[in-house]
This record gives sequence, C-alpha cells and structure tokens, in this order.
Amino acid sequence: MESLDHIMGLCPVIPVIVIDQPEQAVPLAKALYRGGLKVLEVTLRTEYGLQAITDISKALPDAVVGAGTVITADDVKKSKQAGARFLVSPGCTPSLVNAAQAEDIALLPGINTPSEAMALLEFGLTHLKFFPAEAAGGVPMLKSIAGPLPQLRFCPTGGVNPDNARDYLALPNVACVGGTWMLDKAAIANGDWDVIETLSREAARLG
Ligand SMILES: O=C(O)C(=O)C[C@H](O)[C@H](O)COP(=O)(O)O
Repeated sequence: MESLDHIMGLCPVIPVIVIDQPEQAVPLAKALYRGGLKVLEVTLRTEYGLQAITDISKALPDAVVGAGTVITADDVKKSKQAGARFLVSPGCTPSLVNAAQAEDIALLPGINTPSEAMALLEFGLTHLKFFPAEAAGGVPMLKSIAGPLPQLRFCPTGGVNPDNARDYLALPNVACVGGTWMLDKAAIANGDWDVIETLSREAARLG
C-alpha cells in the first residue's frame, strides 16, 4: 500500500476533478500535471470517473491518480481495478475502511468532528480529509483539533480557495489541501488547457 504521508507530501494542492466529457480527461490531467499538480483526484461523481482514472494513469504514469467520492465497498474495488493509487471519501463508514484495508489501498476518509477522527484512529488511520472544511469550522477548528489529537494529518477540502489555502497550509496538522478552483469550467469547456496549466502552477506554488 502506498503511504498517504508520502502522497500528501508530494504537492500542496490536490485538484478534485469531475469528468463531464470523457475525451477531456487526459488533456485536462496533462494540463494540471504540467502546472505542477502531481497528485490528481478523479471523482466517481460521473459515470466517466473510473475510465478517466485508467486513461489518465496510462497517459501520465508519473502522476499519482486517486479516486474521489468513494462511498461503497464496490467503489473501492472498482477504483483499485481502474488503477487508482489512493481513495478519497467525503465521510467514512467501517465497511469502507474494511474494504480499503482488504484491497490494500490507501484511504483518505472525510471527517469533521473529534469523535469521527477517534473512530478512525482505532482503525489505525491518521491521515484524514477535513470536509467540508470551511463549513465545518475551517482553520480555527483544525487548530482546536490539533491540541488533543496532534498525531492527525489533514487534507482540508470544501470551500478552500487561493485566498484561504495558505492559512490552512500553515497549520502543523495540514499536509495539503483539496480544491476545484483551478478547474475553471469555461476553460475546460473550450479546451483552453493553457488557462488550466496557469491556474495549476499558481496553486502548486501555494505550498
Ligand atoms: O466529491 C467528493 O467526494 C467531495 O468530497 C467533494 C469535494 O471535496 C468538493 O467538491 C470540493 O469542492 P470545492 O468546495 O469547490 O473545493
């Protein structure tokens, strides 16, 4: 199993990608990668997610491609088969953790309370997504959690943007952040990959 500590240390920002048009997956991923975003989360929110994970992994073997919006044990299995190297989930259930451990694949599960974090610590999980970051208390909440639970490392996601990303990244318990701001909808629709590359370069420099 690849270590989340390693993956989360590769880049300060993980783009959370939703594929609406399957032919856009590879050029979009290439633009993100050229901009310096080496870790890519492709969500299973659309029917094209799994195929996109396979296509991007083949086209960019040096990128670390993970599956996002992983909800069920079946999603875990299919994501691994598609080539995902890690999994991200908005929340967590024991069956999701068990499935990821059975498939021997790293899981970054979402939490936003100390009790949820403690439940995952019992499974040996220390690297967690803090979701939805801004709505669930943002930087002050993560600062408060760091007191009693300093062993946790977070990827805050949800409402993170270029204006607040540095504040999150400055926290000792934040390894990286997730976000969608570099996935400009108009640029993607027009195939304007230079715009995506520029936004990604700015994001990669936030760390
Ligand atoms: O799809 C998932 O599994 C999610 O958890 C949702 C993502 O984290 C948000 O889509 C982030 O979106 P922004 O707030 O625009 O950065």
